[in-house]
Amino acid sequence: MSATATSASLLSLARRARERAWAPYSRFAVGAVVQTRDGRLFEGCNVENAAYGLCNCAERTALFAAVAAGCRPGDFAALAVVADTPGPVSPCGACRQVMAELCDAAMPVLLGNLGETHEATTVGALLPGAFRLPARGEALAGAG
Ligand SMILES: O=c1ccn([C@H]2C[C@H](O)[C@@H](CO)O2)c(=O)[nH]1
Ligand SMILES: [Zn+2]
Repeated sequence: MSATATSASLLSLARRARERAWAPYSRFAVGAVVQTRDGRLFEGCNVENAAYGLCNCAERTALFAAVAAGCRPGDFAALAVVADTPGPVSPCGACRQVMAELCDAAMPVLLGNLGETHEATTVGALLPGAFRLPARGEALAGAG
């Protein structure tokens, strides 16, 4: 399958996942799909709550579903996200940090909307200088 066909199908799966969003507070529905290197697909939508701080974005729903199914860093190949935005949707900082932990910096991220518009970027471009814990020995030395 060509790269273009893969991108188009990931964006269309993300649009389908978006229809399952639970977003009664913001009324802003988002859909995502993450593809693993071995070809599995995990879809996600945003899930809101009356306690607003508990709202979970579509991107994290998809990535957490994959982790819950046993996926680990190194297993992910691509992520697509869509929302009803004029241009490509822009993932929030929390999702960028989660992507940075679970996905390779070079992993493609497709950002789309409900139309033809989309942009291809990477996890590393979305969050340069992502926070990471120091190696265990360094953390212990720093704690003195
Ligand atoms: O990239 C994004 C941006 C926002 N949201 C969700 C969070 C919240 O439910 C709603 C409004 O911010 O959209 C996502 O799922 N992904
Ligand atoms: Zn987010």
